[in-house]
Amino acid sequence: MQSFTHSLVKPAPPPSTYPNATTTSSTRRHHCQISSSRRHSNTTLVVSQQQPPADHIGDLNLVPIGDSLKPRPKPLSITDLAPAPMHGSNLRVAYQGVPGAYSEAAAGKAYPNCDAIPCDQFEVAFQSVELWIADRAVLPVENSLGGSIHRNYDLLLRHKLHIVGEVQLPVHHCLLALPGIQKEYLTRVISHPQALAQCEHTLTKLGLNVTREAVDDTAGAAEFVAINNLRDTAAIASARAAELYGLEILANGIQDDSGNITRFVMLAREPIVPRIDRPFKTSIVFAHEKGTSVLFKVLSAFAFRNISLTKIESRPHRSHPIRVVDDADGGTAKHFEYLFYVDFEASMAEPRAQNALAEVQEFTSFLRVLGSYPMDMTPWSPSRED
Ligand SMILES: O=C(O)C(=O)C[C@]1(C(=O)O)C=C[C@@H](O)C=C1
Repeated sequence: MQSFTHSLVKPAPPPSTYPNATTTSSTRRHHCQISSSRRHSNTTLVVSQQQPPADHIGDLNLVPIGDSLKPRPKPLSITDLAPAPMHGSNLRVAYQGVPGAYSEAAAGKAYPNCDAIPCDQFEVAFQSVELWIADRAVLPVENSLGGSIHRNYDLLLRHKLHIVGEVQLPVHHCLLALPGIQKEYLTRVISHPQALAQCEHTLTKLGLNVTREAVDDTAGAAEFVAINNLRDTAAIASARAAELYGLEILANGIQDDSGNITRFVMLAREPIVPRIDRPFKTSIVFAHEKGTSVLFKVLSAFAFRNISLTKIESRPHRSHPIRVVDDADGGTAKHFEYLFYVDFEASMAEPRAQNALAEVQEFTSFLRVLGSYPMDMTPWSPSRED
């Protein structure tokens, strides 16, 4: 996309925080100003956005969009991951995307007074917690329409962070364009691949003659349209992104299902102590070496103890992707090997969960508990805008 530079500025304004998430107003609840603070040295890493070079601006037929495009902090990238700052008073929560992304809203729901830190990749969000730049990372893992976000399952395994909570966020998509643009002018719609998938049928029903292109995050798509003054391109993103980047909402609630929900997990360096005084979920990942009957045995360890599974996901076992079985007469069978991710409804403080895992361990070649954490029990409200 466009190029940015970082600058160290001193002194810096304090980052603003999320208001309490219990506010029920239908207008935007989250007004998180993001910056990565280094309070111990009195300097703040402020990431400023420069104007894009003229050749990126297109036809230079600029639409006035006022203050909404004043310089904003840029997402952290790998090169920002220097030694950790001291703790501030607010929890620092890393998310992938730019302000206005649903992941930022999820950070605000999980930690109402947090300083949300935008990161340009999921990997950077993990690393920012590992390097003490952030205290938590918030990560989308599955959506009710688009399914699992596989990359994050792989990253959960590659990194040693612990799942300490989950939030389920209703995702209400809007079609955004520069002010004054009509749907008929559009030739392209850009967004995060999950958002494009979640709006697939509605986009067709709207009768738009557009190509669909994937970018890193929904709010980043809105920012890209605004910064580059793209008159032929719309973005799928939140109403908050429209507000932040000075875009107009051409269509509201364009997700294919009004109950569209994304589940996010919160990650920390240390696990939380599991409890039994409220509903808990536990996430595990395992591998086995002896074919599909083992999977049946593993799952029955939960069934016999009346433990419900809420999710099962398989991913390629990257270190042993293929198991070769030679049969002298019939040739060579090549079976794919998998890692299985399972979420179950029990706390690791419960003996039935401990016993189930002890049994699972007998059948598996690898087992890791990713976390045991409180379930998101917020009431179901599919029509709410976020
Ligand atoms: O792009 C964003 O706004 C995100 O927060 C990412 C993401 C995702 O990865 O699924 C989160 C929620 C929505 O399902 C669409 C996109």
